[in-house]
Amino acid sequence: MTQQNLEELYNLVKQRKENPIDGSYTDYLFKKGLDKILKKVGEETTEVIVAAKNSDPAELQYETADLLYHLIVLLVECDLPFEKIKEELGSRVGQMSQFKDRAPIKKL
Ligand SMILES: N=c1c2ncn([C@@H]3O[C@H](COP(=O)(O)OP(=O)(O)OP(=O)(O)O)[C@@H](O)[C@H]3O)c2ncn1[C@@H]1O[C@H](COP(=O)(O)O)[C@@H](O)[C@H]1O
Repeated sequence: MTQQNLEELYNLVKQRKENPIDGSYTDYLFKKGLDKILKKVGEETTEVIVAAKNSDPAELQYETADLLYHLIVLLVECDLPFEKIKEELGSRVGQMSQFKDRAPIKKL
């Protein structure tokens, strides 16, 4: 089974922006512009949430792939290099999360 690497997908999407191919869905999104891409990210996010809520692993897998693809289109549209996301995640490796319980609400 072919597996797609997210950085390779980013590079492919970037190529589509630089060298548009007529009839490509990616090209269609770039032509429509930022508002359309943002709407798709919102729509796919909602679909991931519903898939998780329905405890449907196949739907969650499918919708997560859709969301990641549209997020990558957004990063390319915003000219944010994939390297920056890797750097951000990398800066967190080995760090202990800062998490504190909120103080309980007290009766006045
Ligand atoms: N990973 C994806 C990918 N995931 C989802 N999609 C498209 O995202 C769309 C999501 O479907 P929807 O039903 O939500 O949207 P729609 O009704 O088709 O269209 P709108 O709602 O946006 O008008 C579908 O058309 C899918 O084909 C993708 N399109 C492309 N890719 C990758 O991008 C590469 C380049 O693709 P081209 O777009 O053909 O250049 C491909 O080889 C793939 O690797």
